[in-house]
Amino acid sequence: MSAGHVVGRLGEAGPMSAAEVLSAAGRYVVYRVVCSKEQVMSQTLQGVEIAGLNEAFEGYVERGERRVLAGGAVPGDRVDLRIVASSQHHPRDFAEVASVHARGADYVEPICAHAGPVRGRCGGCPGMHLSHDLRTETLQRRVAQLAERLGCEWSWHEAPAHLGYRNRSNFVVTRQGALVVLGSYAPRSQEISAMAGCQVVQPAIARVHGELEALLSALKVPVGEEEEGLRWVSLRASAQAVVVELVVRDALASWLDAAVVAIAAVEGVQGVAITVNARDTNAIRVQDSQVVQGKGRIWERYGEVELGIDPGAFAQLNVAVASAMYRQVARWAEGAQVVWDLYCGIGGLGLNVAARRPEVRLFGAESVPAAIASARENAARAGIKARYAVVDLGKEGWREGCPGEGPQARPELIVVNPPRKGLSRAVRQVLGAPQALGASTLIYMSCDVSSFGRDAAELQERGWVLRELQAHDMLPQTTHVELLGRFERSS
Ligand SMILES: C[S@@+](CC[C@H](N)C(=O)[O-])C[C@H]1O[C@@H](n2cnc3c(N)ncnc32)[C@H](O)[C@@H]1O
Repeated sequence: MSAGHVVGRLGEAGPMSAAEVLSAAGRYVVYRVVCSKEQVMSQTLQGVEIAGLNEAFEGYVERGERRVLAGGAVPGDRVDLRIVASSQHHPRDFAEVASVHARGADYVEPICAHAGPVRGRCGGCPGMHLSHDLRTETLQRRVAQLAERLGCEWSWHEAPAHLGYRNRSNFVVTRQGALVVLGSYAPRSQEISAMAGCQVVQPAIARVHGELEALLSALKVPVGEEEEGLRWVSLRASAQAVVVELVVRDALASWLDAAVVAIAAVEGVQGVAITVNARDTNAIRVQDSQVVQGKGRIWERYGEVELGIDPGAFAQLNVAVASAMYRQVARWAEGAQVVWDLYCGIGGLGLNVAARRPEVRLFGAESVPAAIASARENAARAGIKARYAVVDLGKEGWREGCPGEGPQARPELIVVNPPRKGLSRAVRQVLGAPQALGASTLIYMSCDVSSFGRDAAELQERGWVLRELQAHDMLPQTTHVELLGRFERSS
């Protein structure tokens, strides 16, 4: 990043004026900053005590009207802070920890050598330097504020394991000397951090990751922007096996055939898929993947149902926590017979509601055709009668496309699990008329506290009451919270 610019999270830090926004990528925005690099670099705060921790796990001190944020600092730390950027429209400065005099009681030395910002540059575990209590209290504070605004009770649900839980990881491919490295972008930067020995992925992924780095280095595989470069590697594990997906610039790359054969021979690898992406884009996949060796489908039990997951498909990353949430939804759903599963993906949520309940009529809608094909197969394998359709839930009139269901259909229960941005306006419009719809219960699973808050507030204004809110620690070591809300029709 060049001097005079700062990267912030959308809506949380930095100037809000659109004129100040230079570019945006995903949840991050690059802003123009007030001071020159020389001016801000000259400001060092010596021997300050960190007063608190924000939602992004940045420590902060108040300095008059301004708040100075520093990644890697923990409340109670005595540190020197070097200010590296300032926001023009918000009273915020951004600092690096220049030196540490003493650590606060909630500092924990990260067990991973790559964990940023304290030991390394990897951004995957921004809470690894925090005590478990401080990390979860910080997340819970956010949920408590949300629940207070929405006027409902809430509960916190721990993950059974804080390490080794993640069943999928995407690695950006780079070179360090002669070695091929499968790493991750450092936060707010194009720099790539190594990830060898990652502690949050399932052990099988960590092992295959190490083997692939050695293998790809020995084969002298071109990487990243190089001609015929390997851009990304995605690893997905089940309890039994790992599937490797290679994101390549060129499907006819001269190195590819030999590499695929060698990768397929790595212990524990059950299949290799490739997908081509030669575009200059942040998206990893721009087209479907093709299995070129072995089997691409992973089987994993989520709750009561075995799900087949193909390369590139969406599946919950923490099987234990997702299973607990699906089982909870099934308990809340008892008694409902006509069930809609919107944004159903490969079907896990709705199929858990219908499992062992032959009286349930399940209808699922989702925009990705391959996911719908998997959902159908998953239902058939579980012996569940379900009807699925490819439907764009972002479009007006989406109900017309729902299977076996016209505008007169009357679901008793609707379960939704939308992407991060929350329910589309078209879905909110339909759900916002519960009397006409006929549904008496709505269960909303969400990976984003902000969009859930927006949607829940709107639903509460339009005939629903949020009766229970659960927050699950789906991705320990991170800022992520997974929510489950149970709404009832108000009259
Ligand atoms: C968070 S995932 C949930 C998947 C599934 N319910 C589960 O529990 O694993 C969100 C799903 O919404 C789908 N989706 C995103 N935008 C959509 C749209 N406009 N219409 C229909 N489905 C959409 C995605 O393809 C993805 O499968």
